[in-house]
Amino acid sequence: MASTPNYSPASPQRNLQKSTPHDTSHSLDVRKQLRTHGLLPPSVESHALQAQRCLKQLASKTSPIEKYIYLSTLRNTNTHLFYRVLLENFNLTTKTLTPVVYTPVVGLYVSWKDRGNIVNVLRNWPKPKVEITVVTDGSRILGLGDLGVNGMGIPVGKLTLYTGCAGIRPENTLPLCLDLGTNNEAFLKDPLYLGTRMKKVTDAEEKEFLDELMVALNTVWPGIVVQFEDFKNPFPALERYQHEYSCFNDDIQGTGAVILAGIINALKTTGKPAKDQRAVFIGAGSAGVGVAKQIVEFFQKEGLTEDEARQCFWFVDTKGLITNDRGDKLAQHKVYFSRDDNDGQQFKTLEQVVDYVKPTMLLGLSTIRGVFNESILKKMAQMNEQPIIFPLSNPSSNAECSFEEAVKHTGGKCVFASGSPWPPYLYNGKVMQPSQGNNVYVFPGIGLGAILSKAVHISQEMIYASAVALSKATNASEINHGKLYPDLDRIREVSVIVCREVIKEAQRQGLDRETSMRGKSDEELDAWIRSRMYDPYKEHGVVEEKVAGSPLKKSLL
Ligand SMILES: NC(=O)C1=CN([C@@H]2O[C@H](COP(=O)(O)OP(=O)(O)OC[C@H]3O[C@@H](n4cnc5c(N)ncnc54)[C@H](O)[C@@H]3O)[C@@H](O)[C@H]2O)C=CC1
Ligand SMILES: CC(=O)C(=O)O
Ligand SMILES: [Mg+2]
Repeated sequence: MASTPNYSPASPQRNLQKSTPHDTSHSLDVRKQLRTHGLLPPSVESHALQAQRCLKQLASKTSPIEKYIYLSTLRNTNTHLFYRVLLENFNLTTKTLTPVVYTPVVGLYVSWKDRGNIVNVLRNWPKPKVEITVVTDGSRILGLGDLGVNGMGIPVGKLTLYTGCAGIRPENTLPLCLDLGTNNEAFLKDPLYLGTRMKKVTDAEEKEFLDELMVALNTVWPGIVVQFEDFKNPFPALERYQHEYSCFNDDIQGTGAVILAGIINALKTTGKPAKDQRAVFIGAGSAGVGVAKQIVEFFQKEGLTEDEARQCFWFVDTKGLITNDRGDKLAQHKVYFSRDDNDGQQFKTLEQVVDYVKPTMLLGLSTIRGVFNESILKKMAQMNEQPIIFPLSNPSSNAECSFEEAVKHTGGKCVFASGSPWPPYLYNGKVMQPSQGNNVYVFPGIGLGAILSKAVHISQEMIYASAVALSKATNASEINHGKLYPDLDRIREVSVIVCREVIKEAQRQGLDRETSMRGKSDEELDAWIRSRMYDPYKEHGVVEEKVAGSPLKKSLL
């Protein structure tokens, strides 16, 4: 059986030299060692002061592209400072930095023409040790459609968050973009498009390519964790590989887990049991179906049979309510939720479906901005004391409704979570706080759990455990403030909890190859997980000083 390389933090000295040769926080001794003495201004700065300057400089950049260039440069020239700024400002970053770092830089491209030779292309990656990769073919990037190789920003952004949220060492991550063609006509005609100018390969060709890729990845980096991201139709690959490799699909399983956690907390808020729920989904793609299947599992644990649980869901796609007798051939992944109790009636619009079903919850994973319109939201508020409204499509320009729209049109009654962040909204003299249901709450902990436990594969039970862990990680104060998820400022703490529960489930099922942690208490596991996490504060060993207006931080955990 293949073994995973040991996870051990690299020496601070190596990191000093590799990532931060010109760092104003270096002491005189370090500057002498690195021969940078004299090349830097004389003052030795604290990390806090450096971070303050960064934020000031960032604020002075007016356009997103300027902010992006500034942060990319910072990440390349002073990695540890970049991650400290990211982590210390996580709430701010959901509005400013995260959208910026969730965008392109560089990684590895593997093309259709590389088949037969993929293993050698992987060997060109300049870093020796890779523990995790995020791989996309760019065919469905967020709600923005087929971006071909311009989708590289997503693996880069997700892996940045792996480091920020779960402390996976940045040099051990591999952003991977597959160049399998694109059906984006504008790109095919654009001389500046950087991918191969050909139509997307067929499903059978994609399968052949992915089969070779999975073998190659595990040959070069045995036991590597693979996160599939933003593929147009990711169901077949997940089915093929999930029991064979340490891999998961973030859009189906990560999103499913995060939204299940939000729904568990939303049902606690409304007090309505699973058996009384009627859920209408718009968007029956990887995310929509992934989320609903995860909730079906929860409803079963709440006492419903699988069939009773499945019957709580109605799906709307581009042709209307999905039914058995609609007259079109349904894609395989839609069949499970297709209705057979519609008495021959067909419903074309979301509003007709809402009138017909009288849902308790409305979830959007459709990429259609504004489809939760005023009329629909008002109806949800008339039908429910506390309607659950989850417009989950990303980015915000594709959201089914904004927080402000949801609050205004439900008269402040909605229990709300969105995929992208919205600002708080002042309604009837009260500041209403939105929740953000984004898979960033779980994928870092799932990935770290799989790395540390050296999981043979990532089971559905491990994914489910991440959802329950996240729902429990939301504390009483957050729930009292109407939140369904923990504050993002606590994301590292949350990732530890998610990681711990993923590891415990791997242990329970005997999927852990790292067996030395079996039988340990939660506290022991948490301490072990923390000790393995990259901590930008510890890397330099420079003593922090308190700087006015900024918190003193020596270590993240
Ligand atoms: N909040 C989160 O953490 C996550 C959010 N998402 C978001 O969910 C959205 C969908 O993602 P996927 O399911 O992976 O995409 P997908 O392409 O697999 O599915 C999109 C679905 O929307 C449906 N749709 C498109 N136009 C429609 C219309 N006018 N009326 C009704 N249905 C329509 C399509 O038929 C398809 O079923 C994206 O915006 C993505 O960013 C995805 C993953 C995580
Ligand atoms: C968040 C995410 O994974 C998506 O929108 O696809
Ligand atoms: Mg995604």
